[in-house]
Amino acid sequence: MKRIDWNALDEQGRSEALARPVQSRASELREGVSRIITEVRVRGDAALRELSAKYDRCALAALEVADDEFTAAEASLDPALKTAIREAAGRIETFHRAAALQPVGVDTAPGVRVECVLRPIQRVGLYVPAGSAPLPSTALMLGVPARIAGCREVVLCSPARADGRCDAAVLYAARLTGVHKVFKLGGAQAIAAMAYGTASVPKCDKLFGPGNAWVTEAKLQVSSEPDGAAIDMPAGPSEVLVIADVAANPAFVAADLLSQAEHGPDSQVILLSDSAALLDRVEHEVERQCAELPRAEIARQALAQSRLIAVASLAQAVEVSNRYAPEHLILQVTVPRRLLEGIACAGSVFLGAWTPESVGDYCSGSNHVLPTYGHARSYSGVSVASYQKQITVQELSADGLRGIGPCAATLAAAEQLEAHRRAVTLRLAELESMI
Ligand SMILES: NC(=O)c1ccc[n+]([C@@H]2O[C@H](COP(=O)([O-])OP(=O)(O)OC[C@H]3O[C@@H](n4cnc5c(N)ncnc54)[C@H](O)[C@@H]3O)[C@@H](O)[C@H]2O)c1
Ligand SMILES: N[C@H](CO)Cc1c[nH]c[nH+]1
Ligand SMILES: [Zn+2]
Repeated sequence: MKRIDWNALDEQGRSEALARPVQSRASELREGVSRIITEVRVRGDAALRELSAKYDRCALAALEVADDEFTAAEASLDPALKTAIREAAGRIETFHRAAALQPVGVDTAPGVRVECVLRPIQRVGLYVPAGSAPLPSTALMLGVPARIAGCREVVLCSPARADGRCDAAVLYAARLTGVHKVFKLGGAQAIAAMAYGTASVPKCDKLFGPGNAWVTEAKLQVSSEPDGAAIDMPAGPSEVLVIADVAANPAFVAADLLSQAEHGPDSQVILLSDSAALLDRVEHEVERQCAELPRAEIARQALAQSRLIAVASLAQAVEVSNRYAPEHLILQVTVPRRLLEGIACAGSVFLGAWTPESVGDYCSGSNHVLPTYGHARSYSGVSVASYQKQITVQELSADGLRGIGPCAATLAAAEQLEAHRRAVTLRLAELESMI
């Protein structure tokens, strides 16, 4: 990890210190994804089979997972894993139900009722990554809020292995959350299939879920086409920023950094501390712990684009963190809640020594599908609201219109929209004549 002194940097140096790993093949990636999307739009299922053979090295007969495959998947799983999946699903459900929006109704003036009602998005498409590691936890994070929202049809895509099967735990988690159809599809082709529909895959209104650069680029492309699909957010390579003070446990901090570094070579992890001694200890611990990891090679590549940054104070650490807008922010400081108030931009925050980021990934109950790459400045993580539309409703009595009609008429006149004005004044005149 590169060691940096924040206060020795000029403005450009600071921007470089917080730069995400450059998507250096950006134009190549854009064009490659665009070609895949066109292939799927034009040739549908045939293209999906060819692309799966090319990128996932699997020969698919049926694209959809059949009932007996779900049954076999469930039977093959360790009972302890099934229990953990159900336990996690229960807590995710508890939190997401509690955090769900409620319908609202208010009288904004006598006789003027304004409401907000919630309606589920009808057909949604979920993407569960499985390239480098299958993520059944992501199936829970996406499937549970979709079920709470009441979406009519929930479709899920996850890449198949070379034997043409999806990961058994992903299938178990998908079925547990009530997903209606699962397809053995990955990458940009899965996103294209759900956005535009094929003979096998239903066209979805909105797509959800994280993924690698191809998946994220495909989501961005289909969301910019009028006949494509809406998306939850750009959720790309995982990242974490830790703020730690001198009292933090260096082994805990190192483990948290490595937990996100092991996701992929394009992950990025950052430590900010006002203590040079803590930075030294964590640097040493990261080396020591990394060597023991099965995914050490992947983590090392992520660490090569990661940073240990010395700051003057914890207040400055908060400023730097807000500027970076991390997907995950861990506050391993003596009184973490004291810093929380200053946090303006982060996907999810983890307070104190006993809150590893991994619990948010799996089972505290919060959602792990979160904005990356600085998008936490303007996006939030997935929630029940992500699967809903908020529709406003208004109803006026005659007295209500008498009361607020003149206001509307004045504004319409100022905007020189005569038909708008008359829609009000006509009624006001009618009310006058009825007296
Ligand atoms: N931000 C979040 O909330 C969040 C949550 C979980 C995971 N993640 C991230 O999701 C990502 C998962 O990535 P992954 O690769 O393991 O799985 P993935 O399922 O996203 O990608 C695998 C697919 O990529 C496609 N692909 C691979 N190489 C390709 C190529 N050269 N050209 C075209 N397509 C190609 C293949 O079709 C394959 O099916 C990781 O970066 C992880 O950090 C993010
Ligand atoms: N940390 C990932 C989100 O960036 C989510 C995840 C799933 N499994 C393990 N981790
Ligand atoms: Zn993770």
